[in-house]
Amino acid sequence: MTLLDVQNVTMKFGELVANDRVSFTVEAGSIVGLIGPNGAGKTTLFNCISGLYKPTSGRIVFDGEDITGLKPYRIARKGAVRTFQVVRPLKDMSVFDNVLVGAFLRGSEKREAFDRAAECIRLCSLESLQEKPAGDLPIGGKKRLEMARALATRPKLLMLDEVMAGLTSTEVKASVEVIRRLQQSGITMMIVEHVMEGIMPIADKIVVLDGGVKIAEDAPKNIVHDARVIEAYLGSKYSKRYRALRGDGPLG
Ligand SMILES: Nc1ncnc2c1ncn2[C@@H]1O[C@H](COP(=O)(O)OP(=O)(O)OP(=O)(O)O)[C@@H](O)[C@H]1O
Repeated sequence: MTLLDVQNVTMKFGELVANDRVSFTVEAGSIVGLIGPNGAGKTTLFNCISGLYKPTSGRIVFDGEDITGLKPYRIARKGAVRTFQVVRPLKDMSVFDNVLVGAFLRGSEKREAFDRAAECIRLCSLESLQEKPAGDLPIGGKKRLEMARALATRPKLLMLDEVMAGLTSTEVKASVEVIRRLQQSGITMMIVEHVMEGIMPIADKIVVLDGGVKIAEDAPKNIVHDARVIEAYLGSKYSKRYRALRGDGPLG
């Protein structure tokens, strides 16, 4: 079943075309990676889907409903929720309370919200950090907290914006683990990411943007062989390394 259907979305800022007739679908239960060079239009597309921007033209259908141009809070209530590149937790509040805020946003009863927060803390491997003030977390913990807060609102589609940027390779592995766990719990995800070692092993499909245009849409094992994607973004070094390491399988 298709959960998200992006149809010919164009987003212009004056003369600049940040997204140029972009179309793709996200199947329920899958993980779709959105990659491409800086300025390719990935965040703009997330902003269009989550309602921060109203696309200049095109349609976005989520869970069978046209959500094009709806306000972000209405889209979030329908179950499409995003995280931000710049993490902004409530710094003086504990990690647990930060997640609890997310759970209450969904209008849960007190008991239900506490249970939900505890479940999200567990899913995001934050148990040992839950009493700490959010501002004291290392960057990897902050990124997982951002995921837990979004998760607490019970999304159907979770859009993760660069949750692996700036992490050590151990932290990347921890995030990959968390994302796999979320998928097993039934959450569909769209992930904007520059860390290929993080996204390639877990994505069912990769969509590649370059200069606002979708230049490829395929399984990771095919994307790494795509000459256009190698030229625009991956580089031959990564592609060769990938093939040397795993042949046709994903890295990781
Ligand atoms: N609010 C805005 N007003 C004007 N131009 C914008 C705005 N937001 C984005 N842009 C422009 O749109 C283009 C796409 O930017 P966007 O941030 O979507 O790219 P990106 O693929 O997410 O890049 P990165 O990987 O660096 O985060 C860029 O040229 C950017 O300068």
